[in-house]
Amino acid sequence: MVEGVSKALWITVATVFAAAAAVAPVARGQQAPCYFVFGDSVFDNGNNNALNTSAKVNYLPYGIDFPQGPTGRFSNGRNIPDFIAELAGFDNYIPPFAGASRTQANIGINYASGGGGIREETSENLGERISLRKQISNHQSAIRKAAVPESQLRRCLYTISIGSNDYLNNYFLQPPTPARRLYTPDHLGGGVGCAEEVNQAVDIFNNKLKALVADLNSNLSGVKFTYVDLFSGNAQDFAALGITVGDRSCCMVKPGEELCAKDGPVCPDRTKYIFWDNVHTTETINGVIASSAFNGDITSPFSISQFVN
Ligand SMILES: CCCC(=O)Oc1ccc([N+](=O)[O-])cc1
Repeated sequence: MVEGVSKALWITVATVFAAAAAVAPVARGQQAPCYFVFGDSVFDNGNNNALNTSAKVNYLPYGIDFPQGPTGRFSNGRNIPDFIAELAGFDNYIPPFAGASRTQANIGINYASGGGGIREETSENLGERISLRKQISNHQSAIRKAAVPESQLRRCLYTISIGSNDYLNNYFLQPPTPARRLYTPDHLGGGVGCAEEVNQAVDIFNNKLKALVADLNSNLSGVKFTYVDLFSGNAQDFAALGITVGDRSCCMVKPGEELCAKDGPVCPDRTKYIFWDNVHTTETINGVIASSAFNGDITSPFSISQFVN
């Protein structure tokens, strides 16, 4: 636990963390009094299910390895916040804001939304989504209605993973005509390999974000931030874990699309794959990322474990 501190952030294009310690009674084994999650589809666990959007995955094969089946998680199984909640000793996964009880704000709520961005207009092309601004406003109303004490909120863990859509579904968006969409795959890798042009642009953002995290840590008291680098894994490390396929998705994605085809085929051994669909990772990788963030292998300057007991 970092002395006198409470928060962490996580950013993936943009992934930042702000974190916590124990205040008042916390459940046995639970290392922070509460855990709040903000972000896009990488962290979404069902908030988009009731929205009018194409960024919705409450169908198979999503959730094929999750005990409850498809829940709205953009993976075959658990997502990164699920693993963080497990590692921090929470008895249950943090539920989505959509449908969460009022009292749940005392323990944690997940506000993330597939397609969500930092900019309001991001992912207009996908339909309804919950922007970061709206997620924060949902959080403010949830904690107000539940009257969660500020002394407790100061010691919670907060994770934010957002920014990818501001590139993918905004800055780099192709004119959304059907003909132009057909050429998108060649331009951006076609779901096979990496989209170098996007990665280079995102690098600029991430480097500035790292600097911002350092700046916030130096200039804000009572809160600590850490940067989680989702892209620091390398092929050799993954191969040592038996994760050997990094250049294609596990599920079948139709040409010009990014998500798995409904009821489409999947690779037989999901544990060998990095990518579940064309933009989201498998449960196996989500677990590796969460553990590496928890133990500090991919974070700077703090590990998540330093934010919790
Ligand atoms: C890593 C990107 C985060 C995110 O929300 O990605 C999405 C990209 C595309 C779709 N979609 O096509 O519906 C949804 C989410």
